[in-house]
Amino acid sequence: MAIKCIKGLRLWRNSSSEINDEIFKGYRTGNSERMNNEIVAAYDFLNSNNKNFNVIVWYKSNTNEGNRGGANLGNLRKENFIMRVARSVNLCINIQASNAYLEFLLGTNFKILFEFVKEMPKHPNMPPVDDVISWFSCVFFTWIVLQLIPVILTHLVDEKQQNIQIMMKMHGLGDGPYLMISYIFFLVLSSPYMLLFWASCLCLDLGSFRAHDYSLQFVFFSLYINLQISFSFLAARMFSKVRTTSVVAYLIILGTGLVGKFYLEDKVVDPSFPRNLVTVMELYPGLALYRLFFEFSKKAREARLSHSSGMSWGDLNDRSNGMKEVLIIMVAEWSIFLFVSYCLDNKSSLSCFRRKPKPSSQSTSLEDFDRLEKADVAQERKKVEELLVRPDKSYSIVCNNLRKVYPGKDGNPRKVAVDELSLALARGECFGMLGPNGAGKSTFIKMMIGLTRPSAGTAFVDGLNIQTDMKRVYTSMGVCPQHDLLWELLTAREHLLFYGRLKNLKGSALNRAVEESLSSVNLLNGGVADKQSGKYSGGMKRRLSVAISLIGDPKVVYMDEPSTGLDPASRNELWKVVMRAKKERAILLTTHSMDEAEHLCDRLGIFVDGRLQCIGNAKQLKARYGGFYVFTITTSSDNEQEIERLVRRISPNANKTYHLSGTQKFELPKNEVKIADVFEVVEVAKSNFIVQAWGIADTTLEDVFIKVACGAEAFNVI
Ligand SMILES: Nc1ncnc2c1ncn2[C@@H]1O[C@H](COP(=O)(O)OP(=O)(O)OP(=O)(O)O)[C@@H](O)[C@H]1O
Repeated sequence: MAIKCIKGLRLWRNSSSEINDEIFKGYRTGNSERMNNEIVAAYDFLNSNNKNFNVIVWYKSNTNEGNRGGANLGNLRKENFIMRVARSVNLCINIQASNAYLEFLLGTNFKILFEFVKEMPKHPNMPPVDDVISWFSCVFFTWIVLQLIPVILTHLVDEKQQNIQIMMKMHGLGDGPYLMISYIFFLVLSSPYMLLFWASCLCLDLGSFRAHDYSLQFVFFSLYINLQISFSFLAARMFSKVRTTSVVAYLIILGTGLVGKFYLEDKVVDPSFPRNLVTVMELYPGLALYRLFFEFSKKAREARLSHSSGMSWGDLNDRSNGMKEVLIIMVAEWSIFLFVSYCLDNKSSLSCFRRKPKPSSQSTSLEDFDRLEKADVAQERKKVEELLVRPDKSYSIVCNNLRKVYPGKDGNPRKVAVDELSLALARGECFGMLGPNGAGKSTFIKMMIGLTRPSAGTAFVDGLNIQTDMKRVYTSMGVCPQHDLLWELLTAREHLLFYGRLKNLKGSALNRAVEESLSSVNLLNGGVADKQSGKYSGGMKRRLSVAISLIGDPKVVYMDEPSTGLDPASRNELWKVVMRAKKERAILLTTHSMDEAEHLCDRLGIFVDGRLQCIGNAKQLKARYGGFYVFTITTSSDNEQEIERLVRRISPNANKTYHLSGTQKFELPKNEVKIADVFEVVEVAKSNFIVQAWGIADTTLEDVFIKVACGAEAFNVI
């Protein structure tokens, strides 16, 4: 029977069978050409020895039905095909068939004269439906390993979003140790995952893993998880929201598998595609991983067909498998990504403080301030000026014209949150910053603790400039932020142990400090200290935040509304803690509770619209801004005018602040009224008509606050 071999896609013609030119129709030329050449070589060899034979190219036969070969042999039915093979075949060019199966089909007399072990070129449009799992295995493997990326990324972005990272830095954790701790944490997380994945694949007897040298696989997989962690460190810098991060990460995972399958894989097997471009694609770690799985599975298949061993270290020298490039890429990128992440971290925390403060375009001269500001605020500014010229170590905090302007966003104008604030706090002093919502108190604290950079001006903490030495400032600083920054899974004790260690406490000193701290904020009893903080009530979290701010003996402590959400008993306990703590350090706290301010603070400042409106101790402020008694009296509505007449008789400058249904409230200047005069007015009134109730009170801090705040706001509106 004559056999013609025709170059190109026509391999041979067997006139007596349905096997015809169509057999390779649709296969890509590149691979078909290569295969064709080999078949032609086989044909030539046999032709020179035996003139009368048929050639059957039979591939993918270790599944018995519906295989790729069957599908492409047109209308040839399996039984016919086997019969024909059994009767007339002289040569079987075996592609992907196991010998055992050939023997089963063709009998033991059949001899494989030529074994063709190259992979069959793939049909571009028709993947083998019955073999999807093995066809898609590299994609599955890639997807499984890449699952670690969203876990690491969201964790890192979450710490950034919740400011936990900056909180740790505020308590003295350097960039290097932070990177190292996080790295080890993710390595501990990734290693068992990867081991489990690998072990499962081995247990399932997947050839892609079983066939190869285990030490080689171990090195590649270990390297990859390290690369994945350092890649995530770098990638996390591009995100600020956890939700966006996880959506993007999962899309990238999905895309990586598909790009690997439908693009990279084709380019890898296509000899006409430049190798350098394949290497460039593999610079993305996900595709390097895909290439790794692809080469493993390819080599495993070859090993199975040729009964040879799988991938070993020696195969790294085989340029065609690209494993050496993948190895080099993994090692290089792992170290480069880590280094760049460290440098960027370092740069961002430094640059935010190294930047020269811009001179404020609206900066006001000292003389202008003298004119515009109240005497107490102007005096504080002068004190700061003097301290800048002649530094005094007894002052822990010196703020000089600190200013923060938030840029306009979404059509809103820019916001001057803190405006040229000058303030000096001595050691042992607790300074209370009062102000209505949005006055700029938190912004001021954020600048002092390094959460946001000042737009102008600077501050010195124990002589260290926050613009240039913030890292050193962190080592002597404690912070209780407005919103608790805690790890839900750690207990109170673990939090304190961690932050205590950051403050260089060790051994028994650390344990003692933690116990004292827990007991001072009432978290020791009933085993609460060893419960996860995620299960704490709001008040307990607040107390833990205060304890964290005080552990390790910081020289300066910032507390942003420390007693918010506390019940009265806990609040009293907290006050005791702060009272004890303030003896050796400067404490700056913001609060909306006048009781708290009066109880804890040696000096108070009322802050409105970013500016300090007044400063002094509670007594001075009351005397200065509240030099009046508050007289309240309730009669029938008909007698309101008579009461007002009596009041004006003893105090012509009395200020009626309130009246409703016979109840009136007057502010009586202390310099023109004696309390005895008020009693006299009440007696006269009682003799003429019924007085239902009356009272006289000294000015409270709240009165001062309302007066100053309203006055300043009215002034600003004008
Ligand atoms: N990131 C920001 N971008 C733009 N404006 C901001 C930003 N943060 C705060 N502000 C604005 O700056 C002003 C001061 O805010 P800040 O939070 O410092 O006030 P606060 O006195 O602490 O208020 P509260 O007592 O309610 O905590 C507010 O008007 C606020 O809207």
